Amino acid sequence: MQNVKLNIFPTEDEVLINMAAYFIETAKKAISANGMFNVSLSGGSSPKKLYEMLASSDYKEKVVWENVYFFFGDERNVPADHPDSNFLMAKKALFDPLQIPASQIIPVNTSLPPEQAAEAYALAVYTHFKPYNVKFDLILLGLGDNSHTASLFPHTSILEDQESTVKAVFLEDQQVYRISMTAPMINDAHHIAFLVYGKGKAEAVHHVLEDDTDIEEYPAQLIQPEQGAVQWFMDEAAASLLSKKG
Ligand SMILES: O=C1O[C@H](COP(=O)(O)O)[C@@H](O)[C@H](O)[C@H]1O
Repeated sequence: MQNVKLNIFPTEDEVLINMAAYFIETAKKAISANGMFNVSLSGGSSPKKLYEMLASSDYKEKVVWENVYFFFGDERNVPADHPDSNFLMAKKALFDPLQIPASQIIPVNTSLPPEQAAEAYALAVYTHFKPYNVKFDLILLGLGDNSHTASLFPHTSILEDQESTVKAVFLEDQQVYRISMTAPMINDAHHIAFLVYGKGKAEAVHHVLEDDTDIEEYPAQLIQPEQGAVQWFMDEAAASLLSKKG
């Protein structure tokens, strides 16, 4: 893949420390340039430790949180208090400890049917950025062991979507919906960063970064902005099957 910057560290802790530093630096630059930092969070299990680190006493003074607006790259179609909710994970790890007011958090409204929730989220994003172009300062992403990112899952119709910004995705194997930003929306961000650690991710990392392009099998290959490099923060375990590490 082109336009990729690999940041590989020996341990998970070092990945998290360096990812936190990148988050803080990106936030500072955005706030000093535009007075605000618009960040889209990833879900799943990997980012929880990053959010807890950012909210910890050693880190929390490093960002002017009053100027940060939080979005979600994807959400599971469950109530906001469900254990699978990406919002709930971020709330517990980041928003509650930092006492972020609701006015700075833009969650997906999963009380709506999935297609309506996607439309409503696209509108909420547009309304926030209006009258400017929708352009996130930072989109955080994870990587599933089946090479999905956000909820761009293998062999789903969202992969071909060039028109929408947010879409409902039906996962046949799990018989559930998710709501996700599309690849064009993600690729438009100023900065994009993957956080990936653990041996269990090594095959997916190898497929996405070094295999021939096969979007249907390895959807994270869709993340290729026209400008700038995609930052990959990984530990050596996740990067262990890469032939080139620089
Ligand atoms: O389902 C999801 O999975 C990916 C990867 O999560 P991880 O727990 O394997 O790190 C995540 O990026 C996405 O936001 C989430 O909804």
